[in-house]
Amino acid sequence: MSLHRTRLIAALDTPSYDQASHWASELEGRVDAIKLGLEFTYACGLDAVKKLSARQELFLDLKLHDIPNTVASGLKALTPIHPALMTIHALGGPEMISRSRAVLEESFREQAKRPRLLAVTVLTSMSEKCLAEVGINATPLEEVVRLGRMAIRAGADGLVCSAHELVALREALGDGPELIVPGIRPAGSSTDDQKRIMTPSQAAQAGADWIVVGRPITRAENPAAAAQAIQDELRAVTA
Ligand SMILES: O=c1ccn([C@@H]2O[C@H](COP(=O)(O)O)[C@@H](O)[C@H]2O)c(=O)[nH]1
Repeated sequence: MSLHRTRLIAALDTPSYDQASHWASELEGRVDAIKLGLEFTYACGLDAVKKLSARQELFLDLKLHDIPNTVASGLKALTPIHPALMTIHALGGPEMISRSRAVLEESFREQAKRPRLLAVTVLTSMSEKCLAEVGINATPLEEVVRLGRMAIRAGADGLVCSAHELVALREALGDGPELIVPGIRPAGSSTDDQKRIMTPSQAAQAGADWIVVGRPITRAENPAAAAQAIQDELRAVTA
């Protein structure tokens, strides 16, 4: 039994403002936050991101990855949107991460209002074979823990990882870092392009702070019911 409540983020991946807005309204009160990423932001623009997130907590998942100055300046330009959570790639290295953290701290006098900086470790769509294909000869678990240690030391508030790495990350880093987990598939749903997956209840039991669920909600016949079923599954773990 666990007292930790795992919260649910719905990934609204679509190029259509109307579609995302419809999902956001349907899911209001059923999810704990919405995630907008590359597809929505490139198609609809930052004003649309701000408008859509006016009523719900926002995870802005743009996974910035560039030289430290460019990433820090990019994050600064995004601060008027005021997301709760923002992502950069851990592979950008410690200077990129520490400068990103510094720019967020400078931009928000009240630290409680500062967006939390998340470092993406190894994408949940990557397997050990895929890591080898990009020249990384380690298991996803080894690589996530290695990148996770570096990213938290450099100033990230939390990490994006798969549910398979949660226990090892908690052992390595303690309870401090916020752990955000995509690659979630309710039992029986299509895996799509995800490789390192778990069900909502398995991820909650392993200690996820947040799970991110996209297609199993947005492609469901009834997205609100799909989100509610996931919340019920999460609540059963903490009951
Ligand atoms: O490692 C990562 C990092 C981010 N994501 C994002 O989460 C959602 C997952 O969507 P599903 O439809 O539930 O697969 C998506 O927006 C990704 O960009 C991830 O999957 N893995």
